[in-house]
Amino acid sequence: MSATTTKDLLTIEGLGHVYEGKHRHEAIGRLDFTVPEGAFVSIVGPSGCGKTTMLRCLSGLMRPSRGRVLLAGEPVDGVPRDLALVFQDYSRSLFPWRTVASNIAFVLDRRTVGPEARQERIAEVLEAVGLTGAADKYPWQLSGGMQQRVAIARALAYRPSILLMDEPFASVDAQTRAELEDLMLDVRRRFGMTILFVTHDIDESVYLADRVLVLSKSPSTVVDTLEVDLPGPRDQVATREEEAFVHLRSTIARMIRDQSTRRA
Ligand SMILES: Nc1ncnc2c1ncn2[C@@H]1O[C@H](COP(=O)(O)OP(=O)(O)OP(=O)(O)O)[C@@H](O)[C@H]1O
Repeated sequence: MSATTTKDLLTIEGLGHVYEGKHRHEAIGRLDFTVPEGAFVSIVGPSGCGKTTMLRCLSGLMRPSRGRVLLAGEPVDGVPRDLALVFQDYSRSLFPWRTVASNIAFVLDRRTVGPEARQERIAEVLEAVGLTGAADKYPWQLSGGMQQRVAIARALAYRPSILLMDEPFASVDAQTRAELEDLMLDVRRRFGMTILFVTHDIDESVYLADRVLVLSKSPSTVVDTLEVDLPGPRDQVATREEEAFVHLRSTIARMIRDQSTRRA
């Protein structure tokens, strides 16, 4: 990622959000940051600091109380066509009565993707997530990790320019999580999209990203933006032993601890 040659795909300007009502709560104070095209940016912060609220605003699912979000220079007002979301809860994001192929086909626009192209696209994304052969299975016949692979395949199928992921691997076991992390690195290399990845796991945030954004406690602001300069390709064992990795991980952990213990 180079600041001189890469243009920003996402621009967040003065974003703030207050949940109104009986239990009025200012979730986001003020966020200003940009995401370069093709970057992998992780977002971490103390529990309840407004990460999901921020993703809802960035994806156009929710209108922020203040500020604006620009995707490729256009204000986000409603969910943009070339934006995909992957959530933690894969079991609720897939239709249990549809096969894997049908879950993926569902998001493809029939006007622009004809039947033949649809089959090719489904085969391509299933191969990309290591699920060739699972097209006719139902989600409930698959493990949790495999279901999350289907959710990722579905997101890839309509070729988004940006993928927003909200703690996508929080509900799977450690080994599956490591496999899914490596899958994301692979998918990113192959499809070249921009990825914004919210996680509670500091190691994961560093392992995957070019850049880690650390948020303060709620109402959140950006505490710091750390560039991740690690030799590639990343490796689950060797990368985590790198001095730069260990240093970044403790710097971020300290920042989050300081935020969590900070008085309101
Ligand atoms: N619909 C809502 N109405 C009122 N308050 C809300 C609503 N949704 C979230 N909040 C509050 O806003 C704050 C931020 O919530 P959000 O889920 O965005 O944080 P988060 O950083 O994603 O949380 P976590 O670390 O638990 O994943 C929390 O205090 C939460 O209770």
